[in-house]
Amino acid sequence: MTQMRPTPDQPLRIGTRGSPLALAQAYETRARLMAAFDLPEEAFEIVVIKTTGDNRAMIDADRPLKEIGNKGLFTKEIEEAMLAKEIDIAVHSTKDMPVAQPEGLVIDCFLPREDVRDAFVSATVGSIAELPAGAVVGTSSLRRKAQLLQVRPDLKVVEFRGNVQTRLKKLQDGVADCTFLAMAGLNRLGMSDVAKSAISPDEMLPAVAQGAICIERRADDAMAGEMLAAIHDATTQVLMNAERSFLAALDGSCETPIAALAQIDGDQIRLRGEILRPDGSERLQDDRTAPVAEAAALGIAMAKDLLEKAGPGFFDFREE
Ligand SMILES: NCc1[nH]cc(CCC(=O)O)c1CC(=O)O
Repeated sequence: MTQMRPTPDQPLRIGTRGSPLALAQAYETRARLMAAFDLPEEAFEIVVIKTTGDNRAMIDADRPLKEIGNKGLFTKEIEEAMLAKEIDIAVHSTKDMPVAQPEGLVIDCFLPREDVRDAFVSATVGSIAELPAGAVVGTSSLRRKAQLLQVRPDLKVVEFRGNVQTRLKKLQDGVADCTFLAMAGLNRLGMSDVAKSAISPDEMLPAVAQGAICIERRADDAMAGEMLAAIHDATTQVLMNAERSFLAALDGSCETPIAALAQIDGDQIRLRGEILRPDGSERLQDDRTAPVAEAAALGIAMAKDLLEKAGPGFFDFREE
């Protein structure tokens, strides 16, 4: 079998968004591929693609993303470029990805998962418990908002969008008393010291797929498929099977507060999941274990039971 590999003349083109975190994730992917195939950096080309999400974010920085669109907003242009063969692979935060891919594209490569926890970030206090009554929290995550209001209905939540750097600047400017970021993103940016504390999943269950990088490719691109197989992490795949099937069965978009975390223990997989009313007034939780081979079925069964408990209208916004 002839092993086709990229060369400086015909590099493997890696598509990514242009934020510092997206670039860090693209560089990590490139480094893993270089190491796995003993290739020079020049055998890869990083192609930065501007997405609808990025453009709208600039035009309309204060409008909640949930009003503009949902998952897919940051990936459409990247996927179009891949189908047009302008790029070969695309590096994504799995957390931001729809569960199903467009015709002709597949996600069958996950990198080893980073820290799954949320970070508490504040200039003035050290943890959620220390926040004074009525403190202002900056977040645009419906999940984090609902989880916080569930335990601290006194808190005031303000919209906090943009990349990690933008949000930290807002915090510095005193727009909010604290914010929350994924530990994984801070670690990948070499900025973990920004976190005042990492929040236990018992206190704040992370988003589905938090901390996991996935790599998308054309389904018929054998060379990309072969190369990505060499850096794929099968354990992370199993975790994603459980969490993402849970999300899919809940029909989760960015518009619904959903959290889930799978963990493997020997040949068993434990899945914790929760759904919340957007105003945090109600939270439904589940926690169960199954054989690793049944990861996807576990997620689907949990979603079904939680939806049944929730009844219709659970995710609807209430007048405040
Ligand atoms: N929605 C934005 C987003 N998508 C992925 C990450 C962090 C990295 C990850 O969770 O893998 C972030 C920022 C954040 O939540 O702080």
